[in-house]
Amino acid sequence: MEEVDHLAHERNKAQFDVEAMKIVWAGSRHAFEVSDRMSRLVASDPAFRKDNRATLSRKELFKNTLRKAAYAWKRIVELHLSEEEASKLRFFVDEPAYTDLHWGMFVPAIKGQGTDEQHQKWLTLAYKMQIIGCYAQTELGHGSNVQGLETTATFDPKSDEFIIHSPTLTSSKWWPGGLGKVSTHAVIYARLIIDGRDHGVHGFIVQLRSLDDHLPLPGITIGDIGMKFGNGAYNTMDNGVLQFNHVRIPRNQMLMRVSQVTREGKYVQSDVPRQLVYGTMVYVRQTIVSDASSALSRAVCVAVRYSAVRRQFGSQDGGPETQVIDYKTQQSRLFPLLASAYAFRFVGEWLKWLYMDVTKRLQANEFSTLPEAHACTAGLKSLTTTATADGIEECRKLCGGHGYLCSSGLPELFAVYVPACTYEGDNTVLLLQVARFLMKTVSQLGSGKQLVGTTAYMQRAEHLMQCTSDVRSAEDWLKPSFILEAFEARALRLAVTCAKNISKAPNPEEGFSQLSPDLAEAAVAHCQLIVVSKFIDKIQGDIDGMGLKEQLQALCGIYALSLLHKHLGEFLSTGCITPKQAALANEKLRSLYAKVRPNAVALVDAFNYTDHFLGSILGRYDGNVYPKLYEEAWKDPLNDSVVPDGYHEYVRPLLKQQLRTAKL
Ligand SMILES: CCC/C=C/C(=O)SCCNC(=O)CCNC(=O)[C@H](O)C(C)(C)COP(=O)([O-])OP(=O)([O-])OC[C@H]1O[C@@H](n2cnc3c(N)ncnc32)[C@H](O)[C@@H]1OP(=O)([O-])[O-]
Ligand SMILES: Cc1cc2nc3c(=O)[nH]c(=O)nc-3n(C[C@H](O)[C@H](O)[C@H](O)COP(=O)(O)OP(=O)(O)OC[C@H]3O[C@@H](n4cnc5c(N)ncnc54)[C@H](O)[C@@H]3O)c2cc1C
Repeated sequence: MEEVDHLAHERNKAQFDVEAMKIVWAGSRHAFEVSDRMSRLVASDPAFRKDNRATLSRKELFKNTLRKAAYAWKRIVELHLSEEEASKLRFFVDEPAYTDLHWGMFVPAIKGQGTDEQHQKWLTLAYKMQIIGCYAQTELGHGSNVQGLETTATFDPKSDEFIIHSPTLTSSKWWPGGLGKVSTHAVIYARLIIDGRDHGVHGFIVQLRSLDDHLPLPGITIGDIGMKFGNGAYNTMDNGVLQFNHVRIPRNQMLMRVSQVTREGKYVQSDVPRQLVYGTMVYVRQTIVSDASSALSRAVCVAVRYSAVRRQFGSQDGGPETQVIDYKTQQSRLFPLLASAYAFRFVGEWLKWLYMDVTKRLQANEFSTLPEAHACTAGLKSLTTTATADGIEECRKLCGGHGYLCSSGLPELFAVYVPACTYEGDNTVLLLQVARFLMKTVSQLGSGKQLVGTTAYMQRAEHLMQCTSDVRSAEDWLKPSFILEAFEARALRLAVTCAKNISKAPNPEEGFSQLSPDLAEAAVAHCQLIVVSKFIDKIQGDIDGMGLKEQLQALCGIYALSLLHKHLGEFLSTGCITPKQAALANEKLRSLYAKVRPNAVALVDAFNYTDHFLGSILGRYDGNVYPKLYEEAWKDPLNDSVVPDGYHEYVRPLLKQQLRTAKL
């Protein structure tokens, strides 16, 4: 039977080259080709089916994940996939699994903090999956405060070993993914104790389970921490608990790139900064920013397509009702999210570059850009995950009642995504890290120190502290220089106000603590400026393809001006813009929504998501929503029988009783 494209009329309206936009979204033709090939490979293989996750019990769900992960590895080996291809394949399998932590944290922790010898031994095993590892930092009592971890690694000079121990209940490792049921090894973070002296938190490679029968090694207690938020969702992951009872490991299993312990028990600090112990978190936070654009774009793709299919009210002379995407309120909620998905994609690309740049410099023992890399990864991780989690939930509401069905794909996406606001650093804790960096930078203003990177704008403090915007027409708000000046002035003024208020406190720490809500807002303003400026940089670079620049300019305008509208209080109270200019920004925003409207479906098609990956009936490429929703409902296990299990025990007696009462 010929397939009908119910969204064809929308696709025909597009004013740009969708195929060219797919390349821009992917980052390069090569990245597009890899991604396209891997997504089709997964979508066409029934072994990667995922539509039944919400109805499986935890045990069935988990076993199914183990099967998929093993099968994915088999395919990776059979097809000789490169690291890039393998990682894309896992991405499209779209199921949190122990492999995420093995490849995403265990391997990077050894790479970043291990010596060449340690690489040789451990990475060789890990690359072949002859050992499976996780990243065990967080404890029951402490997650955010890494310095507060309690697990100890005491050096025993007699045996040349460390003794790993959990001295208290609160020192139990708690949360690490892959730990609960699968990992054979872990990178453990513990306090290094030598001769009674505490040298702070360091990383150690510890074997947890036997490679023969998978039983925990002597002295190790280990298990899963239990069901998490949402059916299916993140419950495919075995987040675990782990206690050590004086477990011995050889000295050479301490990760020794940053500091070493000699055979004699001497602690030696290399000339690399101690903060490199936190390096894996910097790496992962950077990847989380790109992941945010993937998760948000996925939700937006569903909401845009469905908003074009769904009709409510407005029928004229018995004609069709209005597509809900044509309601201005729908556009004002949906299009800023569409724009954010693109914005996060481009800032993610830039952050990847920044991370690679800092890594190269570190290898050459050049550490000056590390604080900025930390501030950018922490701040952008916080900003993009908060916006994405909120955005997925907004997309669910944008789909009305049907968005609440698991078959819309949105409830599961939200449940899987929302812990990103907590893991790899609670989002507020991370904003306060950015705020510390900003306060340091503000304190250097006027000292003659050249400010570079994302704080370079502060160099123009004299101008930015007193300028008022020159915007005179709605059209002016499309000029990058006006947008940038407004965002720079707002960010700087918020930061400087915080610094002034801190200086009035009895001491800086007390001031920082009192001002922390304002500091978090200043950090958000700085991070939003980074996203806006990287979007502008992207558009000003080489972009080929019919109509692409116009669409991206419109989206960039929507991203910036919708933020301006949302945070209007800050822009007005800091005096960066006037109420009249705010009204002009709103006028421009409305016209940008109208510009994006005919292109909306094509702009989400450019994400190139298969129906398998989207996992949403509402977001189907062909827009054939109603027959498929109807069909799907009948597949629910509750519909296996006409009369439900439990009727005879619990419903019939009630009805009979009512019959008796009625007779009376
Ligand atoms: C798929 C999901 C998997 C999930 C996995 C996980 O969740 S894994 C678990 C994830 N867990 C978390 O994410 C836990 C979150 N918590 C943390 O990361 C830390 O405890 C902290 C950063 C909050 C505080 O750190 P602290 O107590 O050391 O105190 P402090 O603030 O005074 O900083 C001292 C100095 O270090 C600097 N600096 C700090 N971090 C970095 C860095 N990464 N790089 C470079 N530098 C960094 C900082 O700027 C400061 O520099 P200054 O001013 O002296 O020049
Ligand atoms: C799904 C999931 C997977 C995870 N995977 C791993 C893993 O693989 N490995 C691993 O080691 N860990 C993992 N974690 C743990 C995770 O990294 C921590 O939960 C996270 O760092 C937050 O720490 P916390 O739980 O201690 O939060 P808390 O610090 O207890 O936060 C509670 C509240 O206190 C606030 N707060 C805390 N400190 C401050 C402060 N200084 N100023 C102001 N407010 C503050 C926070 O904002 C938050 O509102 C995972 C967590 C989850 C949810």
